[in-house]
Amino acid sequence: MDTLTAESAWSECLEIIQDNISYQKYKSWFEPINPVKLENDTLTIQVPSQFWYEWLEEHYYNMLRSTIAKVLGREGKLEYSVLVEKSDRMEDNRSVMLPQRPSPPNNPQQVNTFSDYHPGKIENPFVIPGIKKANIESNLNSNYVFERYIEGDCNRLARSAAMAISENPGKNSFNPLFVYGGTGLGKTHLIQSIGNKIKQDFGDDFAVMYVSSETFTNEFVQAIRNNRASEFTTFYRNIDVLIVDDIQFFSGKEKTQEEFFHIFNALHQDGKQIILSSDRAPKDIPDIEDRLISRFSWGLSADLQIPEYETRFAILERKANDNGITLDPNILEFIAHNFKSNVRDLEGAIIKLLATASLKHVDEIDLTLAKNVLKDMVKSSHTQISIESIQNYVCEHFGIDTNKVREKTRKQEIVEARQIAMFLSKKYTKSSLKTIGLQFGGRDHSTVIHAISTVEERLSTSPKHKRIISELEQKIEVASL
Ligand SMILES: Nc1ncnc2c1ncn2[C@@H]1O[C@H](COP(=O)(O)OP(=O)(O)OP(=O)(O)O)[C@@H](O)[C@H]1O
Repeated sequence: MDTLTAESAWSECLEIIQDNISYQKYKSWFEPINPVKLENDTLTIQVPSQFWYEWLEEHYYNMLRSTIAKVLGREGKLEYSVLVEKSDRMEDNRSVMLPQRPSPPNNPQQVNTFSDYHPGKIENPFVIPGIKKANIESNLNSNYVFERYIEGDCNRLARSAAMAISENPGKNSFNPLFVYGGTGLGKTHLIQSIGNKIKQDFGDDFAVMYVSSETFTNEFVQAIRNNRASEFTTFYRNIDVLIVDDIQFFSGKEKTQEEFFHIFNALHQDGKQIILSSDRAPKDIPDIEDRLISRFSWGLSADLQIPEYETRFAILERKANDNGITLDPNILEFIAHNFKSNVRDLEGAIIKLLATASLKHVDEIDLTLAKNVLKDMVKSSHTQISIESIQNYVCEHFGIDTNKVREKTRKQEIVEARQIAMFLSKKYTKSSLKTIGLQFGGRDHSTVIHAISTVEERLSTSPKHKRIISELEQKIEVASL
């Protein structure tokens, strides 16, 4: 033990850690860490940010504790040195110890300068004509809750940060949280979930307000017109958790940006929580002042990606269950394969299917009905299956490496798979015989013709072949309809 240095101890820890988590996670969360010192059985490591430290605590606490025990013995401790980027761009070293759980980060204490402030009673004087707002309204949709927000690789970071915020509003290092991503990917749902959870867990302790940037702008314009700009500012400065959706609409609106800049500063300084969303990353929003862009990046910017197949499947299953229906996995698979670009389309597909079934008094929804009902929607998001995908399906079925069908080998099982893949490529793609031949290792079109006629012949003579091909056709149809 005496011969250990900070570097060698940490490198031993890394070896253990590598064996326990995926390579990707190891690379993302552990490789960037630097060992700093080893003194009195305490290893100090430097992590790049407060967020980093919180992430390690949240996800790897137990693993780190047992790793340290293995490398440094039972008395071993891990101490973090956190390089915090603060709003004033100063660096701050902060230490936290394992195994005891640390106290929450020492962010600015929440200071409420309005001692007689009662969120529930404050009136919002900035009402767009036609919209009635008696008390301060959170404007939250009660359906947008974490319980209904399916987690996947596409949203894991943003969702974790959102959860952390709702547990400790204003006293975390994700201030502001900036969530961005394409349309229908769940930004509004996620940021409203934070508001709903805070209201559920903390009641009136926090004045939560959700507002779209468009509404904010309209209210502001109205306030200026009515000489009530300072009331407008006061109102927004009283919010404890301010959620502003679609912030990209501030683009080009200089006065609104200026007003928002001052509100942002005041809230941030008072330790109030700010949550923003946009269809793109802060730096990519055009016509927004640099000082605002830089503030948007003070906390955490997290993007939402297009959900992967498994998440799409889980979302569909959940949406069907929410409607009291359990759909056959074939149907979920069909929809998940055909609606890939965003969650709103997925949801639209399932709503249309359920609505049609209910109107037609259908007792059991089957795949044929689903294909029929959704065929127009599918057409617009129709994906042409590629020869490569067909090769993948066929090789997967035969349990062989995909490259094999593109190689020269004459092994019987590979020849058979290659011929079937050629046959299916002709049937399901618009590619010419020449193109198909080229994609199978540069064969000429007569080889493709021979493959197709061989498969056709076997189809009429061998039930086993017929079954294999029909299984493959089903897979391809589900993927390409
Ligand atoms: N991970 C998810 N789990 C469950 N439902 C989701 C998920 N992501 C999105 N949704 C649902 O998809 C629909 C669209 O989501 P939302 O309105 O939040 O998207 P958005 O990113 O704000 O879109 P836009 O930019 O167009 O406003 C909502 O009904 C939401 O509930």
